[in-house]
Amino acid sequence: MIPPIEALPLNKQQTLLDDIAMQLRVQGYSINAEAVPASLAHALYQQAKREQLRPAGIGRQQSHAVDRSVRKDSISWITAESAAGAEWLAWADSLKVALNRQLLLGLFSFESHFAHYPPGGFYKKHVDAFKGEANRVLSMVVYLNPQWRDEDGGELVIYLEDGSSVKVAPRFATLVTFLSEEFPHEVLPAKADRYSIACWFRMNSSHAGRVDPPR
Ligand SMILES: O=C(O)CCC(=O)C(=O)O
Ligand SMILES: [Fe+2]
Repeated sequence: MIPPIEALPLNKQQTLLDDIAMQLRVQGYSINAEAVPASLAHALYQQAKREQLRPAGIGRQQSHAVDRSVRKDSISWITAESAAGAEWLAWADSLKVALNRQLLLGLFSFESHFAHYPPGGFYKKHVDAFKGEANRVLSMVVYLNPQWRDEDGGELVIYLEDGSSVKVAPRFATLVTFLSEEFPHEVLPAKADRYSIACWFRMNSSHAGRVDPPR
C-alpha cells in the first residue's frame, strides 16, 4: 500500500533550508519561526546570559565608535570555545553550504555575536553593508527569548523597497535572514531583556596577501 503523503517522513532541517532559500530568492529576506533546534537555542540562551558583554560600537576597525544614541546593546563575539558556540558555528556552516548550493551566493566566512538589549535598548535604522564595499552579503538574526510577549516591544523592522515594512517579534528560535545591502532595518525599543545572535556571511575578501582579513 502507498502511504498517504502526510505519513512520509519529513526532514525538518531540509524543509527549513529549502524555505529560507525560496524566500531569499523571491523577496530577498526570510522569516522562520522555530528554525533553530530548541536544544541548541536553549544552550545559546544560557551561554548568552553567562557572557561578558561589552557596549556595541558602530563601523569596523578604525571607524569603530561607540554611540549610544544609535544603538544601545551589548555584544560578545561567538567562538567555538564554548560547547554551545561550537555547535552554533557548525549549524551556521551547514546553512552556508546549503545556501551556496541553492542560491550561488558565494558565502565564504561567518561572524556572529550575542547581543543583549536591556529594557530601553534599541538600534536605529541602518544597513549592515554598503554597496561597493560589499563583503557582508547575508545578515542573519536569531532570537533567544523564551518568554517574549507582544507588549515587550523590541521588534525588528525591515524596510522594503516599496515603502512598506515588516515587523518581527524577537521570539525564541525565530530566524531572520536578509541580503545585507538591500534592507535598512531597525530594532524598536525593548521593554524587557532582549537576547539575540546577530550574524553576517561574507564573501571572500582576500587581498594583498591577507586571507580574508578578520574584522
Ligand atoms: O537584533 C536584531 O533584530 C537586529 C540587530 C541588527 O540589526 C544588527 O546587529 O545589525
Ligand atoms: Fe543590522
